[in-house]
Amino acid sequence: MLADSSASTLIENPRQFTDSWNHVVALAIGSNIGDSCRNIEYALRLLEDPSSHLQSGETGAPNVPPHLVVTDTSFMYQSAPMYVTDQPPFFNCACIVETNVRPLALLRVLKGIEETVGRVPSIRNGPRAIDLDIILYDDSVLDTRPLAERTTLDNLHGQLVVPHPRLCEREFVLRPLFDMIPDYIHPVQRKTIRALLEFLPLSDPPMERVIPFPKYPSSGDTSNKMLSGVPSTSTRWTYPIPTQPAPSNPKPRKTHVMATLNTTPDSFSDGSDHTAPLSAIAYVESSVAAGASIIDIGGYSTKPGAAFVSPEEETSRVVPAVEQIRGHPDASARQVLISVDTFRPEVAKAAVSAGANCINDVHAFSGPNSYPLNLANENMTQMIEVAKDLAVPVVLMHSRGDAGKNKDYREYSYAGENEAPVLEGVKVELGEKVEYLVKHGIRRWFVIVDPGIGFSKTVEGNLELLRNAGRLVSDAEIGSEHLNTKRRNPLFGYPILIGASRKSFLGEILSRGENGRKTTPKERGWATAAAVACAVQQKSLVVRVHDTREMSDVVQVSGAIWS
Ligand SMILES: Nc1ncnc2c1ncn2[C@@H]1O[C@H](COP(=O)(O)OP(=O)(O)OP(=O)(O)O)[C@@H](O)[C@H]1O
Ligand SMILES: Nc1nc2c(c(=O)[nH]1)N=C(CO)CN2
Repeated sequence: MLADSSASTLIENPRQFTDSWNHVVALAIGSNIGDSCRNIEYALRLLEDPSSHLQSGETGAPNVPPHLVVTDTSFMYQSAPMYVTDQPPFFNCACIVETNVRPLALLRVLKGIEETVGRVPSIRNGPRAIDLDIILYDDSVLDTRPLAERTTLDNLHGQLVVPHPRLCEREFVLRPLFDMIPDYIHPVQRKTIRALLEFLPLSDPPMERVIPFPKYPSSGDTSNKMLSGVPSTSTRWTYPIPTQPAPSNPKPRKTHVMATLNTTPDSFSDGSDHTAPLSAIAYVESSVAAGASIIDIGGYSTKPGAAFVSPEEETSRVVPAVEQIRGHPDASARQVLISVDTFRPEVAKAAVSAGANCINDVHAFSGPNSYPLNLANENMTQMIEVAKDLAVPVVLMHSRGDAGKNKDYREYSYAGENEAPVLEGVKVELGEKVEYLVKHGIRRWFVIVDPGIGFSKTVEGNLELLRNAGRLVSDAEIGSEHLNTKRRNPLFGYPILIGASRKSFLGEILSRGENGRKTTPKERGWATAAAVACAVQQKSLVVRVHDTREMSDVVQVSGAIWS
């Protein structure tokens, strides 16, 4: 197993490698030609079907079919080309797989996939559609080269060396590994991945994280053809790696504005303002003109006590709005990113197929009835299937069923004054879902986390979350020393979305004190501005708002102050 590297052995002839059926392997993936993010997704899908690139019997025992499961993925990175610098930037990531395929057979699988995805011979370290390397294989130390030829790295062709012989000099491999297995000890160097990464000088320009958004609908223009079911890329967002020291010449940090389009007659904040198609389109046009990066379309209000809406009704509200945007005569409106705000797999599927590029789920896939949490419920399984199949980014929000209930976080009071209990509760509870999803097929690079302002939190709880939003994803450990539950923050490093716009906790604050006044949601624009400024200061990647023109201004000025 990868986690325990105490028993490394040098295996000179990996053909004899038959000791176990369940090997744990780390693979590195890179691409800098064509639609790189699509190439990477395509390679991962081929990888999970190794039989298509293997002869029978190559698993190590007769009559045992090869199997390979991707059990973890890193974030996706953009990195400056190393070695041959005169080529486009690379997209790099890594994954952990569990497999019964032996090392040399696995190398053959990877070479076959490289060819299928479109890799053609090029100069050494030159541009490529896809590159798949075996970085670690259990704790094994493998080298197929004759002893006399192990003094150089110029003779690797057709051979296998594991751990990958250039691992320790490559930030573009160590950093993705650090996302998944920071404490793995390199079986030769006897250092953790964390230590190896710390030892490396940081690349210049620094690596950045990437969120690729796929292009839907997938029919239409020829540049947008599906590649064996894998969508092409519409847009990529990049953002700085949170824990990296600021470079000497930093790029301004961008906070994306998500415009909220409710196609519900009973939404809490804008009622039925946008149920009429013309008003919805006017809102989209003005939001795009104001600089919104993404339009979030919802067809089922999440406010406490909202009327039940059937999946068919929800779909019939959302899909026409998506289609209208995608059919808009103006290119900037037609091409804007769209997320669908739903917890239902069938609605998500219909909306993305019609043109949405992202799923925004207030229940983080676990469905409206899963508090206390039941991870392997039907909603979760189906949402994973839809999101994985469509290869879309997902906003995963913390909630506890009904937004107005379950506000007690005392079980996390062990976190004490320094780590407030609501913040700790969100890390633990949302973290559990996020970890489960990433282990069950949702790529880490697609996940945006949302603390769920206004969902099952008191006013003070919401404020605690807002003012500490950055700590939600910090590298400080979670859990209690006393209860022996200390561990890495499962939300470490994820990008954040904050949705505080017009919410009732703002109204409650405005009603306090001598000059307090009652407000309707639409009268909370200035209050929202304060929360948005805080979200920017806390380095959120996205703010979900209603008043896009005004909040874009707030984002721009707070960004200039704090980025
Ligand atoms: N751990 C390993 N993973 C992948 N290939 C390996 C490994 N060890 C040795 N090789 C050999 O390296 C050769 C070159 O691989 P490839 O064409 O991917 O090179 P590259 O991408 O230019 O360099 P690198 O693999 O260092 O990123 C392959 O023929 C393969 O047999
Ligand atoms: N940044 C970056 N540089 C590279 C990469 C890569 O994946 N990323 N791969 C190479 C050959 O495998 C050569 N150089």
